[in-house]
Formats: sequence, structure tokens, C-alpha cells
Amino acid sequence: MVEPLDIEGREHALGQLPDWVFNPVKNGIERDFKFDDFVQAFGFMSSVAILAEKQGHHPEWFNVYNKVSILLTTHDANGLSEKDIELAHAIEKLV
Ligand SMILES: C[C@H](O)[C@H](O)[C@H]1CNC2=NC(N)=NC(=O)C2=N1
Repeated sequence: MVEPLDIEGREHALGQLPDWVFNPVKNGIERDFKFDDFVQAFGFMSSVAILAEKQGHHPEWFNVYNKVSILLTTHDANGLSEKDIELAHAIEKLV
């Protein structure tokens, strides 16, 4: 079982991730990405998949053509945890 972040921890973490927003329904953080075309979007998803596998932590995501929406939440914590924050920062380094 992974410990979920408390509100203070979440707000502090989101302060370092200005493009991510907390979704209280999904209990996770989200960001939408837009690329020039599908090849770019899928290339990005491939890079995220490699990061996710390395970290043993995986995104929920949705892709239509050049758009990718990512939601990060920790199933083992039933909410947001440091693992989501770590993956979000790694994703930020890709874009
Ligand atoms: C055993 C394995 O590490 C776990 O099942 C991992 C896999 N990826 C995961 N990803 C996410 N987003 N949440 C988890 O709780 C989670 N658990």
C-alpha cells in the first residue's frame, strides 16, 4: 500500500507542476498535450511508456490523433502519491 499525499503535500507538489491540475473526481492530476500530428503524439506516448515501465508506475491516458490526455493517480493508494509526482516531473522533461 502506497501512502496518498495529504492536501498540503498535493498543493506543494502542484506548485512545481504548473501545467497539471488536480481532478477531485479521479483523485489524480491531469494534463492535456497537443502535437503536430499522430506520429508526434505516439512518439511521446512511447517515451512516456518507457518512463512508466522504468518507474513501475503507469498513466491513465487518452489519445485522439494529435492529442494526448494523461491522468496520474496511484491505484495502490486510492489517490495521488509521490509516484504520480515523480512521473509527472519525468514527463515534463520530455516536452
Ligand atoms: C506491482 C506493480 O508495481 C503495481 O501494480 C503498480 C503498477 N503500476 C501502477 N500504476 C499506477 N498508476 N498505480 C499503481 O498503483 C500501480 N501499481
